[in-house]
Formats: sequence, C-alpha cells, structure tokens
Amino acid sequence: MSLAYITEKQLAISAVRRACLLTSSVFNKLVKNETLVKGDKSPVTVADYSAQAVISTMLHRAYPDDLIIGEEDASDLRTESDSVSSLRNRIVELANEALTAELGIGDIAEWGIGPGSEQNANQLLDAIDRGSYEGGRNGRMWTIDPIDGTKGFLRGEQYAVCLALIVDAQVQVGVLGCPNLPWDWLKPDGDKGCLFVAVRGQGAQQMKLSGADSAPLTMPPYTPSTFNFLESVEAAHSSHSTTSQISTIMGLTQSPIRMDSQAKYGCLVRGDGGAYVRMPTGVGYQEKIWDHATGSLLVTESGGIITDSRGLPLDFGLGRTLGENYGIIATVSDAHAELLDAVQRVVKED
Ligand SMILES: Nc1ncnc2c1ncn2[C@@H]1O[C@H](COP(=O)(O)O)[C@@H](O)[C@H]1OP(=O)(O)O
Ligand SMILES: [Mg+2]
Ligand SMILES: [Mg+2]
Ligand SMILES: [Mg+2]
Repeated sequence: MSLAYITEKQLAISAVRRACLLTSSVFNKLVKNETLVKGDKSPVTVADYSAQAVISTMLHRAYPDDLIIGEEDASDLRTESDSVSSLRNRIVELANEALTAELGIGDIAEWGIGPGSEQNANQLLDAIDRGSYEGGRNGRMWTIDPIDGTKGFLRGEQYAVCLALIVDAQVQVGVLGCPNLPWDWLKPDGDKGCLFVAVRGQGAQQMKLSGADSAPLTMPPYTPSTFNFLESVEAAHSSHSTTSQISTIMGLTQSPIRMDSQAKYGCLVRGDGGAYVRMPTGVGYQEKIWDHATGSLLVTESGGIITDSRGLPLDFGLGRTLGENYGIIATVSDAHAELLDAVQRVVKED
C-alpha cells in the first residue's frame, strides 16, 4: 500500500467528520437569525462559519505552512452589533464543541482537537480568514467548502462538507462528507451519513460517516438503458433544459436525479447516477475550485473522466475559480466521448 499523503488523508477524514457532526447538530437547532445573506445573495449560516473554523484550525495545526482557500470569510462577523455578537458567540460555541470532542479512531491531539482544545473568538475568526488565499499554479493548498449546497442544508436535503489538498494544481487528496445521504440510495429511510475519500493513484472509497467500514469504489460500465443524469436542484446553478436536450440526443429514457452539492459526485462514483452534467445558465458565473476539487478526484480515481463541456481538463491552478472552464461533465470512461459529443451538439444549436 502506498504511503503517499497518508497523514493528509487521515487529517482530512478527521476534520470532515468533526465538521459533519457539527453541521448535523446545528440543523436540528437552527433558528432564523442564525443565517446571513452574503453580498452575492447566497445564504451562509453559523454552521458554514464554524465548520470552516474547525477544519482550518486543524489544517493549520498539522501543516502551518500550507495555504488555504476557503469559501467563507469572517468580515461580516467582525462588526459590532448585538445581532453579530450573538452570531459570533454561537459560532465560537459550536466550533469549540466540535474541536474538543473526544478523540476517535485516527484522531491526533496535535491537530488541535480533543478535550482542552478550546479556541477564543479571535483565534476562530482568524482561522476562518486563513482561507483567503488566492490560489495559483504552484505549491500546497487546501480548499474547503464547509457546507456545499447551503440551500439543500436549509431544506433538510443533501449537502456536503468538502475538503481537498491541491499540490501544484493537481488534486492529491479529497474527502467529502454527506451527513444526509442514504447509505443505499434506493432505501431513503435507511442508514444515512456517507464519507467519500480519494487519494491520487490510490483509488476512491466510501465509508460510513460514523464508522471505519470502507468499500473501494469503481463506477459501473456504461449501460444506455439505465443511464441517467445527476444535476442541481437549483435551476439557476445548472441549466435543466440543456441536460434534457442532451438526454434526448443520447436517447436516454431515465429522468435525472436532482440533488444539491457535491453529494452528486458521491452518487456518481457509487453508481446511483450515470453522469454529472452541470451546464452554465448564461450568467457568466465562474465555478469555484472548492465546488469540484474533491469530486473531480473521486471521479478519476473510480474509473471516470471529468472535463468541461469542450472536453478540456478542469484547471485548479488558476486561482479561486476554474477560470475559463465552461460547464462540467463527469461520467464513467466508456461513456464520456458519447456524452461530450451530445453536449457539443446542444451547445452548437444554442
Ligand atoms: N450561477 C451559478 N452557477 C453555478 N453554480 C452556482 C451559481 N451560483 C451559485 N453556485 C454554486 O453552486 C453550488 C451548489 O451547487 P448545486 O446547485 O449543484 O448544489 C454552491 O457552491 C453555489 O455557490 P454558493 O455557495 O456561493 O451559493
Ligand atoms: Mg458552501
Ligand atoms: Mg459550494
Ligand atoms: Mg455558499
């Protein structure tokens, strides 16, 4: 067994697990004034902030020189008002609850966790803001989406805690925690809580969020009669009509599965859906690296191919966004050429 990135992998699993416990516990108690609306009109909750604080604190303790690209920043939490200070207190309380929880399998106290690891408000706000790195082509950087699919989280549906290590623009380690994802997609009322892990060159695996059982992941081969798409719930994030046109060209009969967040990548690599298709809605949105870093490694490590809609590889070396990549298509290797061809025919017609 290869030992490359063994510590980074374990650290990422530990950090994502702690963050997932935090987000699930918040959901049951979330009250209205614990959600803010950001400058781009998207929601952010105390759970997003505290999860980023926890993950960033652990990364910094383990690898003080590594850079971090996190979705959230703490500027809205640094102003002085009664409502902001109660929000801040709640974030400090939640982050410390997660950091100080007893050590579990694979946890290491030097990562700043376990009893006695409390951080004060300034330390936690600084940890959130350590995620402000601009990114680039060279060096080691982690990317965090503390809650991907915040809208799904608020609806009580799918969301994911996402963490990836990028070295010289290549994703090397990716961990995805999906607290609301059924272990078996066909048994929605069965056990929930899945963790997906990939290390470049070492394959991908799925485990229960709560335990150590792990199963290697290989995407099933292309079978046109059962092939279906995974796409966003939010029509503003991904063009539903484009996916439907692609589906018609490919002669597919199955309806798409709509789901928020990178949980779509988890469902893709374990075979719940045949392809993840994300076509722009025409508003000039540039995809963020934290929305696809972990998912892209899961795909390539389980026998799939991921490109943009022109067949170009995703470029994680351009900063905080995927820059000029246009749309995203991910599927098992033997279906990719046909899917890409259908996508290009639809794009040409538009
Ligand atoms: N116009 C857009 N096009 C594509 N993705 C978007 C757009 N606006 C926001 N997003 C991002 O899509 C991701 C969720 O994807 P999905 O809909 O597949 O669950 C979120 O990270 C969200 O970012 P943000 O966190 O800033 O809201
Ligand atoms: Mg997010
Ligand atoms: Mg996101
Ligand atoms: Mg967001």
